[in-house]
Amino acid sequence: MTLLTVDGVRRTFGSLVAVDDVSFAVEPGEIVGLIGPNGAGKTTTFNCISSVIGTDAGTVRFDGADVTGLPPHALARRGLVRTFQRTRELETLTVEENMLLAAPDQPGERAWHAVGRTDRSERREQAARERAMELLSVFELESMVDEYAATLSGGQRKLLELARSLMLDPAMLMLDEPFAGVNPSLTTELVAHIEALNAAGLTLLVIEHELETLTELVDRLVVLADGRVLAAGTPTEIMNNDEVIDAYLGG
Ligand SMILES: Nc1ncnc2c1ncn2[C@@H]1O[C@H](COP(=O)(O)OP(=O)(O)OP(=O)(O)O)[C@@H](O)[C@H]1O
Repeated sequence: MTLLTVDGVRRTFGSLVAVDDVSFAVEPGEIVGLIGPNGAGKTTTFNCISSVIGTDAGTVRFDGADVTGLPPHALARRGLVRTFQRTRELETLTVEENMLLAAPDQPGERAWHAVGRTDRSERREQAARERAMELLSVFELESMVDEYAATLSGGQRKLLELARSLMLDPAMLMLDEPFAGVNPSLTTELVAHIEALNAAGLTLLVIEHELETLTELVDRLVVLADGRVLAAGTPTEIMNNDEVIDAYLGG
């Protein structure tokens, strides 16, 4: 069964049609890239799928259910999680605190949470801490666990964002420009992490301008231009598509 189906999604801002009747699908286990020129509607499409903004028309189905308009936490509970172009880690929190904030049913630190606290919620918190440390060690951030997120490099923040999104145990991750501002060696590292996650069963939809890296990574590309789907296909098909070359890749 198709995992994600975007069907006829449209979003306007005043008279500007940012996303115009966009339809595409992602099958389980795929890595699909969403590409196109600046302003093509990639981020708006992500925002519509993840209900960061509303849609004017169209539907989004995930894992067999209509999830159009479901808020991000409800989508996350169903297994659909996204990251943002600018990382959103809280700089005044430590790396571990950032990870625990993402944990489902995070019990929180305020005093009143102690009221009526059960063994069960303590066990859940302990499990979240253990999972956070496991993920931080996968991403080689465990030595930074007590550092403030503000002290991380741009690349390390991208790794933290990825690690944090995995705290939600997604079936599908939507990554918005995961390689932007990341140096080449960390990009190679990120690609290897993404490939390993995919091999372990994670489905991915990735917005990225860094096409050389993206085309190596993805099974298929969906190309947006002026808010519409211009083409979809394998990287080889897309790189040889005359319309795509004219609109995006240049002569
Ligand atoms: N909140 C908003 N208000 C008004 N216009 C917006 C808003 N968000 C996006 N737009 C416009 O919608 C169009 C699509 O923008 P969007 O950010 O989705 O493109 P993009 O393909 O992600 O571009 P980029 O590659 O530069 O991130 C652009 O013309 C943009 O200016």
